[in-house]
Amino acid sequence: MTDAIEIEALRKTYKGSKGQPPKEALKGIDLTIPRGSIFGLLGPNGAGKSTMINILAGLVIKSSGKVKIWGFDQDVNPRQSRAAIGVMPQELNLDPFFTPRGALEVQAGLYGVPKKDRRSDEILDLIGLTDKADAYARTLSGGMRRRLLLGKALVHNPQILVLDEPTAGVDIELRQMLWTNVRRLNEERGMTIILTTHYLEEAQEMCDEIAIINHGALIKRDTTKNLLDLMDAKTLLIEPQGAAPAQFDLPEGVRMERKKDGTFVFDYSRGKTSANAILDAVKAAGIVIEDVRTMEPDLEDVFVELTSGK
Ligand SMILES: Nc1ncnc2c1ncn2[C@@H]1O[C@H](COP(=O)(O)OP(=O)(O)OP(=O)(O)O)[C@@H](O)[C@H]1O
Repeated sequence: MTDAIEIEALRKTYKGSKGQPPKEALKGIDLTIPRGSIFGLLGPNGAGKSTMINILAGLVIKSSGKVKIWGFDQDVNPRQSRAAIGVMPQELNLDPFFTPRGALEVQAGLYGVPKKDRRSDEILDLIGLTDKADAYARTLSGGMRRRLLLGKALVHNPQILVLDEPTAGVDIELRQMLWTNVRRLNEERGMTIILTTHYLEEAQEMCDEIAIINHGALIKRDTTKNLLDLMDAKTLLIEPQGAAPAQFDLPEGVRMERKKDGTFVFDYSRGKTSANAILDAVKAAGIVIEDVRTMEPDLEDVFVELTSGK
């Protein structure tokens, strides 16, 4: 089965305006996103996330590279590739004079959905706006407007739903509602979900797989589980007093390295062994311990480490 999204050597350079130099927002990204997944695109502000999804949505023209959406090459089948994707944008760009029902109908029209195939009532129900179907958008709360944006992204029944920073500035209740809806769309309709966020927690909670981008480059792409396993990784540093043997028995799964200054560096998994077990092994080898330090990265640290200095 082909992937939902196939991106190859994707580059985008924005022209510099008012004497500014050109801005290289994407520097050759290769990425595939499997069908049926909930995929997180993680990165700090300015990393290039919006540029990437705007290219997917056909709103920004790429400088070079290849983009296939649901198997359709954007350059060869622009209409089909656009029809396969729906985007819930970051900004609340709603026409204040439309009602939710009106906004959904107009959007469906823009996507060429014939009247008989429109599902406005179903969508209004899904986003919890049936009661407000005929109220002007300007009378809707911020949360309701966000839900309407989600509804608009769904009018053409896309296979892929993209959510750009869906919970930025959103209260807990709305966040929960959004996630419930998104999970339902994924589980019941098999919709592929892509979300951008700079909250690790959010990506952790929602996504099967995560790609981390920074300064326009892909830093890491892995299953959420593997990234969390990285969190499980711990490091213990032991400085020996005097001479110490180069090799000795260690608990299973512990990796040992020796720094130039003689410090032992033990990498181990918290789930499998403990610092005490390593200390015992060190003592059993006859080593006198001068100093002990531990390092415990959480995903935030992993992220900072991966994205710093690149
Ligand atoms: N239209 C534009 N013209 C020039 N530069 C742009 C334009 N749009 C974005 N950029 C620049 O490209 C880089 C990537 O921006 P992008 O919006 O894709 O990042 P992002 O990861 O989505 O960040 P955010 O989370 O703030 O939306 C930034 O340095 C940004 O200033």
